[in-house]
Amino acid sequence: MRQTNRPDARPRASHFIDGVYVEDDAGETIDVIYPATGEVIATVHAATQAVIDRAFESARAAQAAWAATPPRERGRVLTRAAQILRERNREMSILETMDTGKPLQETLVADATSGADALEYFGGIAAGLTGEHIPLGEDWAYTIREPLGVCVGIGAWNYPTQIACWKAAPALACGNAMVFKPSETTPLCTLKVAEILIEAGLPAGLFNVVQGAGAVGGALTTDPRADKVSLTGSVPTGRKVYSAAAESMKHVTMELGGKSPMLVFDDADLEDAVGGAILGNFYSSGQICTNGTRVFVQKGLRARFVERMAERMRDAVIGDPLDEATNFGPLVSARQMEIVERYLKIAEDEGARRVVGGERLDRPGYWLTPALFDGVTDDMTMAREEIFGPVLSVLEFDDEDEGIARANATEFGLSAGVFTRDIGRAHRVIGRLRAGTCFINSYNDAPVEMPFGGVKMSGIGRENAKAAIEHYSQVKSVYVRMGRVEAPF
Ligand SMILES: NC(=O)C1=CN([C@@H]2O[C@H](COP(=O)(O)OP(=O)(O)OC[C@H]3O[C@@H](n4cnc5c(N)ncnc54)[C@H](O)[C@@H]3O)[C@@H](O)[C@H]2O)C=CC1
Repeated sequence: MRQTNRPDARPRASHFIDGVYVEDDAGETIDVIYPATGEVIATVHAATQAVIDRAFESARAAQAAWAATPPRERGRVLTRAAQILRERNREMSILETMDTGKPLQETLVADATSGADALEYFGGIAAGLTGEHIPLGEDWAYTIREPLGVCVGIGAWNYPTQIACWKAAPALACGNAMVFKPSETTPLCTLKVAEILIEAGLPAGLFNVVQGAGAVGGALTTDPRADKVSLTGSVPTGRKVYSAAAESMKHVTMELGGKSPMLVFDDADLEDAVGGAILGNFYSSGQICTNGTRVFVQKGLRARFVERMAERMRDAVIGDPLDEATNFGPLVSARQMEIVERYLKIAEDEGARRVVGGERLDRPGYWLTPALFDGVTDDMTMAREEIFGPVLSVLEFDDEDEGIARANATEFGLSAGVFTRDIGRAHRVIGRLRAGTCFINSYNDAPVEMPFGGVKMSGIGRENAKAAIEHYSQVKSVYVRMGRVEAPF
């Protein structure tokens, strides 16, 4: 495979605390691996308790003054950070590609740009985050929207820049500080986000980055100096974090996994439905939480859908992720590739028909070709468990009621999509699907103006849009008596 020259990805130090890079070699060493080649491109150290202490102390110290800063000024800092992030989009995207292996073609449009959108959005609404006046006859009440304090953010490895910004932007707009731990698999980009926020004028201590795996995440979650934990990760981790946070009644946002359905009706536009399923299964090599990995196709269209999908999959350009012509990259790690390969084997053992793909490429790095399976049934493992890789399952259905019932028969509820030309059916079906983030004749759009999150095991709370404000602030109610106090004695 041809290799584009890569810049030096090594960060100045592992952590970013109180406005500066911080190192503590005593922490466990974490190698950062470029998924396209398997090479170690940087090394960071997991946070020690001393580093965690510094992060919380500086966050607590900075937060009170930030909460007292006029919201308009807080918003201005975020807007400026959005601008810088956009100006550095290419540099950030190259780093994100090296961190995750995702093709530059994707990172240029879906990572730092989405992070900038979030900073811009929450920067814009910061000044409008007010309480309300409640008339009570002669008396009245009012509410004050207050920050929570210090919020912990814990990220997954698939969208490191986006996840950091989606959490930091609403947290900071509401007057909180944040201590953020990126995934140990992708520790690089969040440090750049921290640098940019400082450059934009964010006071030191309000966005601190500490590195580490589950043990550090666990320490952050249970720390009494944290008021909230927002996790993007898998359901098993979500269970642990949610219950650990409950011990001290911390606020939580849980953005977890899914096994989302896509319903393609006979009357759908075939090209759009196939395109939606490509976006919902193969973008980011299938490593997207909202992916519509159970593609239910109505009986009359199934054969043509499978045929056309297989044809279009031949156009995947698999290669050097830093080459902008590449549109399909490697999986993020050896571990993720092994997980996906295990699911591929189970799929065949259980009788699913592999139409195309799912082959390991003979080259360094973590390469699997996108896989299409037909004849998948609801009881198969591949239709029940989140694979988090480029594996599309086609399931056949007869009518609307049956399709909806089968789509809902899962413990997850992150996303759902419907493809049909019948507008009445589109809204009717979406109304009955149990999922937090839905799509009609589209898939996987995530504009920051639209609330994002799941139901059932897929999560609690919402990111983005005005909905996120509820999860990064709390309401203080104040009753005001205008007359005398009448007491019984
Ligand atoms: N709903 C959403 O917005 C998204 C959900 N995801 C989900 O994330 C998963 C893939 O990402 P991974 O990084 O493999 O998930 P993961 O659950 O293994 O790790 C997520 C983060 O949690 C940390 N962590 C692990 N154990 C912890 C513990 N006991 N306490 C605190 N933190 C802990 C990890 O270090 C990492 O930073 C998939 O299930 C995917 O569906 C991924 C992206 C978006």
